[in-house]
Amino acid sequence: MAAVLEAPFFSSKPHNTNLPSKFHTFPSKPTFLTLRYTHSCAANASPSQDPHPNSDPDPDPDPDPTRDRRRIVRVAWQKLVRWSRSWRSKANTDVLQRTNKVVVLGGGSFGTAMAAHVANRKAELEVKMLVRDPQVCFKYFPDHRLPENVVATTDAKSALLGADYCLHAVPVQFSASFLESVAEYVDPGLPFISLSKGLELNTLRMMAQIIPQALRNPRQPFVALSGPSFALELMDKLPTDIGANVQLVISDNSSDVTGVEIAGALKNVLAIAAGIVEGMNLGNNSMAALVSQGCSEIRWLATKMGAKPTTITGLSGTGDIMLTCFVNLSRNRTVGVRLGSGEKLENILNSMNQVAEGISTAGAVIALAQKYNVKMPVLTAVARIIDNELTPKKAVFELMSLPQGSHSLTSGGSI
Ligand SMILES: NC(=O)C1=CN([C@@H]2O[C@H](COP(=O)(O)OP(=O)(O)OC[C@H]3O[C@@H](n4cnc5c(N)ncnc54)[C@H](O)[C@@H]3O)[C@@H](O)[C@H]2O)C=CC1
Ligand SMILES: O=C(CO)COP(=O)(O)O
Repeated sequence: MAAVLEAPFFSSKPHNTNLPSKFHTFPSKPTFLTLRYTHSCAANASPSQDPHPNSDPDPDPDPDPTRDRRRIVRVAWQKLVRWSRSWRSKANTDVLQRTNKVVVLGGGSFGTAMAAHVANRKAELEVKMLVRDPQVCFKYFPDHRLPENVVATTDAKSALLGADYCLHAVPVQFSASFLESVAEYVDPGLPFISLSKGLELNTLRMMAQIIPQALRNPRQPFVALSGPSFALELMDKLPTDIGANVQLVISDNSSDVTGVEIAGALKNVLAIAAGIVEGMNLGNNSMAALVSQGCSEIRWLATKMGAKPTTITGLSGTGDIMLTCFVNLSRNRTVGVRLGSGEKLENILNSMNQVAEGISTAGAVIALAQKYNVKMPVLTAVARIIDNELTPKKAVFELMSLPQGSHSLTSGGSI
């Protein structure tokens, strides 16, 4: 019985022969594809070629064997489109029609992009951005025009007064103090839609805890909105799919806020690891092996915390992990690339005017991993590199030397 090894592998010889590669045996040919191909051939083969002699030979073989397959694909696609349209018509609500004012907390790149996004949906909508310094909040997109109905202010009372929804886009580590400073102006029934991704370093809190506790209102309505969504692409009005998570959280009583928040927070730490591999020029095989290990670690911790595995493999997990680990628009990935190329973290941070949430969240991950007794070698290595206790080179060597299939030994395993 051939053992099939799953291995992210380009069969061409790695460009750098001394690459630490986690897998040294080539995967056997995956049999399921062969089986499916044989099966579809059997449907059209003549009896003599039929590999399944006891199946009924087709009495009148179709002169065009691909026509049947094309019809099956067409019908399947039409069913999908009908389902998607019916789901959208049900999901479509008159929320936008009933909304007159939205307040955005945080004038960073994502707060700005989301303010522009909602303002573009309805010209009459009043969109107030509560920022620290109105002069700088548009610095992130100097080449873009903001809609006329977006107004930035430092006046919390006027920003929050009469708002129907609040989009929270203040970086996690600054959120508690920011919210405490404006709490007196927040209506206890104002729904908060949190866009921030991270864990509060000293308390391990997620935004679902930070917001009600900082506002001293345990019943503050809350939604976690997370998924693959670079601010720049939102400003460029490129298709961005994070809406599904809103439906997930709003419409499903058993909404998986923990899954959405943990995935969004930890993907930033994994993106730093991916950047380190890139910065060290270790190649795509190592990148794929490391990111897949990191995906497992995020799933193990999140499910131990009560999250649904399907959330972790959805938009806010796998979707955002792929985007942030593999695309150089990511601030977290960029920090990793610079760390991997030998820069010191202090110099990197001094050169940035934006946040990389994974830097603070990494420290919280270690504490969570210990609290939930989950082994997380990749994300732990990032935390130790950020604490300057481990060099990227040493970390990668240790990670790539993990016992073969170690993930299966430690899936949710104890430390
Ligand atoms: N930029 C993006 O593409 C995306 C960002 N997010 C999340 O949005 C959240 C907000 O981050 P960004 O808009 O990217 O911010 P940013 O990195 O673009 O800008 C940093 C923001 O933090 C504020 N800030 C800095 N120091 C502060 C302090 N001591 N107290 C209060 N505010 C302070 C700055 O004024 C600025 O508004 C983060 O949690 C991020 O993970 C989520 C999806 C996409
Ligand atoms: O969360 C993001 C995209 O979904 C933004 O990632 P960075 O914070 O790494 O830029």
